[in-house]
Amino acid sequence: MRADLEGVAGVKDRFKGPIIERRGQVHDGSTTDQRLLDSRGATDWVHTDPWRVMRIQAEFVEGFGALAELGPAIAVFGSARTAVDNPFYALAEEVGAKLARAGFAVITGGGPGAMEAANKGASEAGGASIGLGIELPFEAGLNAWVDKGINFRYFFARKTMFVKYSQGFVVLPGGVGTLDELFEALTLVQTQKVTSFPIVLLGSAYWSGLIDWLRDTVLAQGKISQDDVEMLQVTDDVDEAVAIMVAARENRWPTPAPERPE
Ligand SMILES: C/C(=C\CNc1ncnc2c1ncn2[C@@H]1O[C@H](COP(=O)(O)O)[C@@H](O)[C@H]1O)CO
Repeated sequence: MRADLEGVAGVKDRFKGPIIERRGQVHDGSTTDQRLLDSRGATDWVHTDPWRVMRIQAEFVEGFGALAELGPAIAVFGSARTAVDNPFYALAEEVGAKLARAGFAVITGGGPGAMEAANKGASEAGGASIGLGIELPFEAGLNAWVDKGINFRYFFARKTMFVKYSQGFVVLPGGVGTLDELFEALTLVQTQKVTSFPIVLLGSAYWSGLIDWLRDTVLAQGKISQDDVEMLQVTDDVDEAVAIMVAARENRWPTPAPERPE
């Protein structure tokens, strides 16, 4: 590639990518390509914010590309610490399987515990078992039952994927991570950023304290409305949880009526 060409009136046109320099503006005889390929030296720029912006964009591009054709999906959340012999492991497995049989892809955080159980249920039932993992300092990697996984660096990019590609959330007992996911969903429904988005809490004994506090303190002191409390549907019955998701799907995409009724 030529860095300079004879331009009009015998003046040298010097090209720097899309920039042309002439006369007193010419400072450097190299091309953009040369500067890219020849550049060496300090590497600290890879840790700067503009470069991070590129990586953040890349996470969105990768996520949207990987999940665009997923079809109807439900996110299942729950504790990373739920042990294999805990009854909630079996419940998460059952919910994964039944959601898959109802035609939903199952999306989890791709980690251990309740996430692994839901992925296992979905995968063994022949459904789409998706894991949206997160890079953590003590990361264990995606669980063995994730059939399609993406590992995110950034929580906020990962959270966008859960909401964009799920039609509802099933939430099993969990800690800070699960509560964060639950309250993010509640905020998005309350502010109508998402519509027709059921949130089911599985495990009434575990969740009753939270529901009572929301009703007796938060609602009683006017910080939320009755509608907000009613966004949360609590059950111990996996079939009921799945039925709520199926009903919301039918509400969202009713079976198309025949074009010309008989
Ligand atoms: C704690 C351990 C591993 C953590 N690994 C995780 N991998 C993927 N996603 C995770 C992980 N930990 C939390 N999450 C997300 O939060 C929810 C669970 O958090 P909780 O605090 O355990 O309730 C879960 O839904 C994930 O999306 C090693 O045991």
